[in-house]
Amino acid sequence: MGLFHYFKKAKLPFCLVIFLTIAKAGLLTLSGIASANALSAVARLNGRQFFTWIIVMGGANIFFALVGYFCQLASTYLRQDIDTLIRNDVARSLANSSYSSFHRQTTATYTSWLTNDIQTINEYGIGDLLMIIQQVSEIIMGSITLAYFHYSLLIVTLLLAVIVLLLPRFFAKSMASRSLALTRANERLVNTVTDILDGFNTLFLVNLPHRIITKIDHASSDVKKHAAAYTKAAGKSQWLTDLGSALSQVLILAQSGLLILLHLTPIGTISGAQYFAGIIFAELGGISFNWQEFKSLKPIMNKLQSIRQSSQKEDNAITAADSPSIKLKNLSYAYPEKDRAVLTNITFTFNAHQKYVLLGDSASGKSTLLKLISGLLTDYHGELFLDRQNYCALSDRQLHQKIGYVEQDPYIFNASVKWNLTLGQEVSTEKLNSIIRACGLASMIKKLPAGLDTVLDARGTSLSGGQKQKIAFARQLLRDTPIYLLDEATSSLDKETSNALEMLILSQQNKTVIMVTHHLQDETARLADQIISINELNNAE
Ligand SMILES: Nc1ncnc2c1ncn2[C@@H]1O[C@H](COP(=O)(O)OP(=O)(O)OP(=O)(O)O)[C@@H](O)[C@H]1O
Repeated sequence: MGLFHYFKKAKLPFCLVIFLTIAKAGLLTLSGIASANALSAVARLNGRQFFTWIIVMGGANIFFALVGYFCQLASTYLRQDIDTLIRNDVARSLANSSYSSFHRQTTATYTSWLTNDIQTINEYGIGDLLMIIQQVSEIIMGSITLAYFHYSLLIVTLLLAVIVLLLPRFFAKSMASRSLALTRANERLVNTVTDILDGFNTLFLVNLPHRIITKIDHASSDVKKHAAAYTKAAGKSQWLTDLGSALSQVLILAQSGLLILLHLTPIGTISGAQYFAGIIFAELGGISFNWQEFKSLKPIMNKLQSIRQSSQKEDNAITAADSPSIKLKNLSYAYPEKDRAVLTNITFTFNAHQKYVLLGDSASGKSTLLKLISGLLTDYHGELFLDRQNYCALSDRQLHQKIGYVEQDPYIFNASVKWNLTLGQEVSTEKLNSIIRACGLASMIKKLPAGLDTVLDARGTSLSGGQKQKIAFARQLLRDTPIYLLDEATSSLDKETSNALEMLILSQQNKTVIMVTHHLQDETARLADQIISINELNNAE
């Protein structure tokens, strides 16, 4: 799907811009004809005709300026509409992408797509296409007017036009590849800036904050190098077409002089031919360059659409039981960039309503197992079942209706406490308050300036690790899925609070819980139906 798809979607502003652009070209042509006719009238010493054409010319110029203003306004609306449509499509693709396809790129890369790339599309894509429409209108009207002066002028103009249009083709490939290289460099810059600024605290504490300057300088030089490479290719293309169009104008002027000397056209032709040949060849040069620039955006459009190819599965008619079991059959997993499998040949059933504690050394694969069960990682070997339903037949949405996952380091959004708890879902005040109390969040919220409506910083920088974990726990309790996966979900809390939260979940009869912990407390152990070691699972045949 190219940029034209978006022009079709923004039909109304697009048609308005085309109409105003053609009107502008018409007024410009009228002004040129009036000027040529005024010259011919003055050569014939006909004062009445001369002043009539001067008034026509003045009127055409006034309307040209007025229509130009409205055209500018309409094209701004059109550009913004198209930017919004493209952003909406990228956001939609991201929202529909699977965990692994989303994580193929960093969030900084997506930021670059949604900002830098859309700006490039706006500048080179929309801007160029609008220019091309203007140029085509002016060329068509200019050519008709040249034919009105003398048909031979049109024939020569058409021949020269073909040559001028073909010239930039020599640079088409290098412009496209360099434009893509430039957007990649912009992505690297955004990634570097995000990464180094996120690491400010670490660098500050080791007296190395100047690393920020060197890293950003390095990434900036990279962008500069690619911007220069693109401009070089674009500049060469522009130079060649400018040269072609300037020489063509000289030829047309010479031809019209010859026609006047042979008494084939009136004297005004010299001004008309100069004026219209100037417009036609300047615009032709512009068209071929703008067209190449417009085409060089194709790789960027393809890149923005690449997320779509890995969209998730549709929901199907299958429904699992209210409290399903989870079966692992010969399950193995290796991260794509690693040779050794983290999990090998695991066969195990987590029964409904049972409480499991999963233990194991650091890096033994506990989190990986939870990510597989929660459907985050999908490129595994073996089989996973929710009740009798194979995971392959279930959509992510269906899976997440049954399975809730609380991470060790949960994400806090730059939104109100309430939004962070409910994630924008409707929840009764009664339920919300009871979960806030159960998770020990009431006193923290009471101290905040606007209570539940207090806006938290992105990533929860103003919260302690424990407070973030309490919010994540409450978030999950509000979702209330039949299966809970807890990945060291209370590791930052004091013993008493951690114990209270674990009890809250483990004491619920109708919940299936798989809990990963490094600090198994006696109370938790007592409520667990089974304590499993990941090493035992891994070695099972
Ligand atoms: N996204 C990833 N890409 C590549 N390798 C990964 C990724 N995540 C984890 N690993 C690797 O997989 C192995 C298991 O990691 P995992 O996080 O599952 O261990 P864990 O048992 O949960 O560890 P811990 O108790 O320290 O949290 C580790 O060797 C780790 O380096």
